[in-house]
Amino acid sequence: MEALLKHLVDITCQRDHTLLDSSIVSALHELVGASQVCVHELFRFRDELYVRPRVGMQDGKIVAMEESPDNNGEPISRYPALLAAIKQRKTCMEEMTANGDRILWLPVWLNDKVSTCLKVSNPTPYGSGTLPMMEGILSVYRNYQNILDYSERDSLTGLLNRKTFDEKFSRLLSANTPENSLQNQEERRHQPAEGIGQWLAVVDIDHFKRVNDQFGHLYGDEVLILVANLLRQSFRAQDRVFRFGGEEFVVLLRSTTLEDARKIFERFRANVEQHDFPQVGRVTVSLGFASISTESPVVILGHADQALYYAKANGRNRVCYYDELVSRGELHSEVSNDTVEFF
Ligand SMILES: Nc1nc2c(ncn2[C@@H]2O[C@H](COP(=O)(O)OP(=O)(O)OP(=O)(O)O)[C@@H](O)[C@H]2O)c(=O)[nH]1
Repeated sequence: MEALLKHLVDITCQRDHTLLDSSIVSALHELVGASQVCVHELFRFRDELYVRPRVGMQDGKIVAMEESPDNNGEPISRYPALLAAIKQRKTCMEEMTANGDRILWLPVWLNDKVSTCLKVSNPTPYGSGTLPMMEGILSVYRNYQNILDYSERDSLTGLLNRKTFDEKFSRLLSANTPENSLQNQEERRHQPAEGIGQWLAVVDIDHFKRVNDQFGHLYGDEVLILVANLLRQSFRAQDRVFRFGGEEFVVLLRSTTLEDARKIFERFRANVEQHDFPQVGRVTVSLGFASISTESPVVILGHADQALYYAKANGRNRVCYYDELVSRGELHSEVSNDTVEFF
């Protein structure tokens, strides 16, 4: 009882999704005696449901996998027991592996939707009171996750908000240091993938004030929601999309070459241009992007922002890359005063 209360206090004092996930892994590992516990994220990508680990256990330690650049997820069809649980709207599905391990899949349902699932592995059967206890702990976890979601997301578009960007970007930068990067650990074992990098883009809707002035704020809001949807559809699950404020969005693009980053951003720009916005008609966006280097967040954001302002000043509805503008002499490599306002 004392241990259970300690874990419940631990779960409900977290202020961040990763720490919340770590606390549920720790609770189930210790209270149930599970040999492995992993929190999985379920997400839709191009009309297919995918699964990827978010926080799990390695060598007895709890580790966050979310920021690992190669954690792209797998189609849910690779997990038949989990798929069956979701199709049957179950909160628990047991599976026996070939080596006799018991796996419990525990989807976390919220308003008929499931975006998180726990996988609990154990070689021995559970006692009669264990499953109800797990379900009780999961209910507390689900309610708390809901509260955290509310504080991390923008209420209009549902995208991650500016506060979350500040936290996630700092974490991504520290995960990118040579000693911490999972990708670099991999690269030490294999040959590094040539030219692979991380990219930050700032996206701004062109002449958005005119949309509000001409059609009213309700239509302006609808344009923001539709652009947010196009952003969600245009990037992969391991990329991150934020509403930065007003009609400005930020994208973190993971593990791709400069050439591909340019193509992906260009494809998004074209998706917006080709989209038919009800009543409003045609809307375009400008995008500036920069490489996520070892520089500080202020400097990286400043680079992307300078490229965005160049795009705005030179025709709009275009994608501009900071380093290229600098090498062509169109921009100077210094942090503008505008940039400093970001933090
Ligand atoms: N409807 C709506 N409008 C918003 C929201 N947040 C900011 N805006 C409006 O967005 C507009 C931004 O206008 P500007 O910064 O002048 O930029 P712009 O008209 O997009 O022009 P360029 O960026 O230079 O292409 C302002 O009219 C804001 O009132 C919002 O949540 N909803």
